Amino acid sequence: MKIAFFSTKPYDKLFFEKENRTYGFQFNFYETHLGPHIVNAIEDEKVICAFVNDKLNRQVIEVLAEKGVELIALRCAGFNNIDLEAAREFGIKVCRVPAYSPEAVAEHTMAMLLTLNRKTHKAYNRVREQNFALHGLLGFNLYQKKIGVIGTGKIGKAFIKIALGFGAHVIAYDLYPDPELTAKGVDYKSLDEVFKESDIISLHCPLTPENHYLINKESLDKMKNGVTIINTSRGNLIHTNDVIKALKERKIGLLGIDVYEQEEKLFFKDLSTTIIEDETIQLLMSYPNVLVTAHQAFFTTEALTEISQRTLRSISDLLSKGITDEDVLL
Ligand SMILES: NC(=O)c1ccc[n+]([C@@H]2O[C@H](COP(=O)([O-])OP(=O)(O)OC[C@H]3O[C@@H](n4cnc5c(N)ncnc54)[C@H](O)[C@@H]3O)[C@@H](O)[C@H]2O)c1
Repeated sequence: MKIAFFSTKPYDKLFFEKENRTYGFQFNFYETHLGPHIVNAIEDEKVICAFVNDKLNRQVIEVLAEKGVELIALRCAGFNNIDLEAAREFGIKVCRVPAYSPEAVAEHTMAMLLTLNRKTHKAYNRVREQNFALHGLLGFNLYQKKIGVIGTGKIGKAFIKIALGFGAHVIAYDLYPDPELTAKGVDYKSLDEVFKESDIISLHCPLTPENHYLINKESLDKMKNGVTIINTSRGNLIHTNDVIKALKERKIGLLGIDVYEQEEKLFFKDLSTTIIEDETIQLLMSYPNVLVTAHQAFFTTEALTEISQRTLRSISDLLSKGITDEDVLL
């Protein structure tokens, strides 16, 4: 049985080939992302394995169905990049990896917060030039700061545990508050209260039509001056131009983004010899109080092992037994 992988990187091959010793599937690896430009390249593959920036819109799904594709296996948690209605209509099954080391993303979130705050990235370069001065490196304690977490599912919860370890006061907003977190001292509040009261805001909700551009001019106006915002969830939760304006006005003190609205044109690629035409990201990257990482929060050995194990297990189970469990979207 053949599986076509899109947006493939060397590390995907490494981890999936290792796990495939159990299954013996045939893999076709495509480096390009999946979209209308490449969909016709599919030949006799019954399964498509896609990642976060592959575009699985109606047009693509229709061609996949015509070519006899039976299953789309997303090797990620988020599923905002697939038209599930179209997949249902064309009878294609869809699965994903709902949880793969939420700690990986949570730990990267804290790494971004600490880097921005304690400026270890600047200190690293500075001491290499024998500059041992401290001016410009002033940070603040996380101890007793108010950290607002939006979305307290698997990743939000893992991040909250870390934040509580720092002695921060965690307030949170979720459509479904978690009593286990309330018992640990987390205060669930309205979204507006989280915006108004937080020193630091960390986004851990999925991207949905309801929360598209959650961080925009209106919500930024409600926030404290100098607020820190970290987004390791999805780029479209943030209205980038509103955020740039808020950075210029000093409304946002620190910004950390592992995800970006236009990331599919940039992230996961080595563009070091290219002129990048996206002026928005260029502007963001030029600010000293902004840290951009290229969707790497998930990138640990543990997470890649779980992703490859669960994806291949779901493919095998779905095709042989038609099982339904939490990995299955359709
Ligand atoms: N940067 C990365 O490498 C990376 C890796 C994995 C996941 N992610 C992102 O992290 C997100 C969260 O992952 P998870 O595993 O914690 O998901 P999850 O489903 O376990 O938790 C999501 C939580 O968000 C809540 N929620 C949904 N809509 C909301 C809204 N409008 N406002 C507030 N809360 C809302 C849900 O009730 C749930 O508790 C994913 O959807 C994905 O976008 C990023």
